[in-house]
Amino acid sequence: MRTNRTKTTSVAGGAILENGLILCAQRGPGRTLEGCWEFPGGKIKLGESPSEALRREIFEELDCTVQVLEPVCTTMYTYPFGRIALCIQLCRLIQGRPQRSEHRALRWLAPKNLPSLNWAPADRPAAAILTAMDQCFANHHHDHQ
Ligand SMILES: Nc1nc2c([nH]c(=O)n2[C@H]2C[C@H](O)[C@@H](COP(=O)(O)OP(=O)(O)OP(=O)(O)O)O2)c(=O)[nH]1
Repeated sequence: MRTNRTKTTSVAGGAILENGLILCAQRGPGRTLEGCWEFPGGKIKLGESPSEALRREIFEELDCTVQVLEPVCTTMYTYPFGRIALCIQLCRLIQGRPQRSEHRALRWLAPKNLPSLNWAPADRPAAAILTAMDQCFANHHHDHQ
């Protein structure tokens, strides 16, 4: 298959925050970036906003519903298979619990521990920002209780 190196694929990822912890997901077998950690989500379809895409993808992949709270960052990254624009947004669960289906593993981590995982390269800036914002999430938790 011919790869098109100039096209940018837009991807939405959700940093789901609960009780001060963030949900991390490990990409499953047979997928690009197998074994790397990511924020659950997926490709944004034509006509969708990043938030709409995120709610849809998280419902499809994890069988739960999230509310999108605020953007964390957007990064551009060029992989050997193509360029992506990755939009990471902070979310919270409003219905259901994340159910693992296509991921190899799901893990809840304190923001300060995010750098301990082998993140997909495009996710590293978001993981670093979330780590730096650790103290804000402690406050955020209290706001919602
Ligand atoms: N969902 C998600 N994808 C990410 C993240 N970071 C990152 O580099 N990606 C990449 C992996 C994929 O190439 C693309 C998202 O596609 P996807 O999650 O819909 O994956 P997919 O299985 O449909 O795609 P593929 O393996 O068939 O390429 O963006 C992330 O945090 N979340």
